[in-house]
Amino acid sequence: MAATFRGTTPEPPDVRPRLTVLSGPSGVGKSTVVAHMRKEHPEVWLSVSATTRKPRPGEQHGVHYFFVTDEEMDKLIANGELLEWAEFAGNRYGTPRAAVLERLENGEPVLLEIDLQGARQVRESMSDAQLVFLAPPSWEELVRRLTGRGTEPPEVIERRLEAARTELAAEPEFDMTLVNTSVEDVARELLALMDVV
Ligand SMILES: Nc1nc2c(ncn2[C@@H]2O[C@H](COP(=O)(O)OP(=O)(O)O)[C@@H](O)[C@H]2O)c(=O)[nH]1
Ligand SMILES: Nc1ncnc2c1ncn2[C@@H]1O[C@H](COP(=O)(O)OP(=O)(O)O)[C@@H](O)[C@H]1O
Repeated sequence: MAATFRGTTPEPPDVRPRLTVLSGPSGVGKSTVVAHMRKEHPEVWLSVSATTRKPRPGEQHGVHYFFVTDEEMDKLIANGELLEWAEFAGNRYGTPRAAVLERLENGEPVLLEIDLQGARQVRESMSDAQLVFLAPPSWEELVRRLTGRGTEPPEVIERRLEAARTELAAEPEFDMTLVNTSVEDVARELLALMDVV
């Protein structure tokens, strides 16, 4: 404790910004909510993951993801450059470690949008992280959103829905759940959880 805080002087509150993890099944609306949040609060820093998935139309390297080859992903993992990584529906995804730690050290709030396996790894390695689960209003609505997005062929949608069953069952592992009925409401609640507003 610093020498200036002696006697009955209360300890300063822990103002260290926390790492926030947003997880939830594919198609629940994670990207939509985060984009809405960052439109009004561009200061919220979202980690850009590395992935072996191929870009969707409109996705840009270094903005939405770092699109890497299998070999490049092997190297990132072997060199310990990822804070966490996981295989999801046939592709690998991982969070570059250095950028996250740098932001936290600078006192900036940090947001990770990652899958359940990644959230579990962060829980292990960074005990003060807060884990937020984004849930759909119903299973039918999740199917509607994932199908309606129109970015994946039917067999990929099937695979993602299979993963979704496991992810929905893991909801109690999270610190809190937000139900994505209204994008605006969820974005506001998430900002409050991150102490941004
Ligand atoms: N563990 C982990 N999961 C990630 C990472 N980046 C993205 N994901 C998750 O991988 C899953 C698939 O992502 P994506 O292919 O972009 O599909 P979408 O989330 O349905 O648009 C989602 O659950 C993402 O949150 C990462 O760095 N690590
Ligand atoms: N609250 C909501 N109400 C209705 N549709 C939504 C809502 N949130 C997201 N969507 C739609 O659902 C689809 C999937 O959203 P997306 O953000 O891509 O999900 P994720 O990033 O979780 O995979 C998109 O077409 C998006 O416009």
